[in-house]
Amino acid sequence: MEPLQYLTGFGNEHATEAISGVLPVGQNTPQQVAFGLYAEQISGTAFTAPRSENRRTWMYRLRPSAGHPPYRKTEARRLRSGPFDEVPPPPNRLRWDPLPLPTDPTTFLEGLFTLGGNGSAAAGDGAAVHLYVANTSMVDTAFFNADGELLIVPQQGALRIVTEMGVLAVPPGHVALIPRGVRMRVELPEGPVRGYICENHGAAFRLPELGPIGSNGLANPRDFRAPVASFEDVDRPTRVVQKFQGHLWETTLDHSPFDVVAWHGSHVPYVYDLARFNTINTVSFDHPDPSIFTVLTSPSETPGTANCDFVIFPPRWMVAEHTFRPPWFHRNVMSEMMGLIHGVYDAKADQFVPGGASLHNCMSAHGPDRKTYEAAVAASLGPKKIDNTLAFMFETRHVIAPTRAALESPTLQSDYDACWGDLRKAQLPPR
Ligand SMILES: O=C(O)Cc1cc(O)ccc1O
Ligand SMILES: [Fe+2]
Repeated sequence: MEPLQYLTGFGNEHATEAISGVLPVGQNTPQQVAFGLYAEQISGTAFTAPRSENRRTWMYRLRPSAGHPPYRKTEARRLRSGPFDEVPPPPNRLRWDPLPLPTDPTTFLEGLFTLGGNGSAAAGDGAAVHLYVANTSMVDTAFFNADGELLIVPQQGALRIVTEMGVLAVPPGHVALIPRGVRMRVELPEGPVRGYICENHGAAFRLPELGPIGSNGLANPRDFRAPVASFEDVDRPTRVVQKFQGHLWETTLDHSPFDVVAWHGSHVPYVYDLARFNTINTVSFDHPDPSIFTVLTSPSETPGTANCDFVIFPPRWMVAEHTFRPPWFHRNVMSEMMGLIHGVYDAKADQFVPGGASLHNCMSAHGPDRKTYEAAVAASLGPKKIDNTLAFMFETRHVIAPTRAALESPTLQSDYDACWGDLRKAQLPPR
């Protein structure tokens, strides 16, 4: 992919212009903007949200977004939205193999498949988990999500994401965060793609507090990159598709909506290389809660209880002494949807494969599979690098209800429970 320029720093008040001198100085809406460009604000938070929460961007564009014909409802294919009540959510542990790559021409937008979710866009709460598979770039088509922001996690194949604010290169191992309402066009410069998406209806993702960790560590703000302004001066019919209250709607413009010549603000897309994550873990004993690996969090009104956390399991040294090192057996009030970008996850020796997914909902018992357990209790505990792997988890406070299609998918594994079968009973001394 071509090297792109970026602005750095999560949550910064960025400013960028593709033609110098376009950004107004000292004000947002001068009587006349340079070259007759239109000033337009996009608000990602209420006007009156506290400064620390407030996200908005001023764009200076060839035409205002308001000039469009009515939207007509269009087909959502395999995309679903809250409320997720198609089927009663089963309490069972679920695991899926990867979706096959499409054989017919399929764009990112057409290749969305909703695994499940909670809450709803209408309530401004919860999150949905989608998979995507695609083999064709979107052409003369733009998409935006009025229902929430999108955290995109490529598993196979690079994405080139054209947005109103500029272009992001997003290969596997990186994630993209596309704010609510921002138009995007997803191109596939290197062939077919597959990945995961967390659609967040709650408070926008931000970096977690660091508490006693201090002022550095985990995902550092400077490693988040926003695009520089770049625009298309294209007068060609362009479909604009939006997700609004769970449905897809489309209209046609007579021009490209990627016509923002300059912008400044904080409601901006980011790309983040997960290899930049500064992983912190025990250097003494015991396996910490996985919250130590939180990259981004969408908080709820309840302190410490996330609407959704994005957590990764990156390469790292394991040095814990006299400790069962893999993830422990547990039951969790929070619900856990996991994916694997590459390699092997340290709790699952078999059948959790890159591009696959697992779901361990509220209070469902899970943990290392039998093979992992037996190897870990027998292992000699020198320093050991867990390498060549990258798994992640979307962890949310509400149950993730699978869609009917997810439960009926041929990719759903029928024998997942068996990985915890035959765990040997503990042997008590004779009494
Ligand atoms: O269930 C899982 O595999 C995710 C997970 C990982 C970990 O290291 C500790 C707890 C946990 O839920
Ligand atoms: Fe877990």
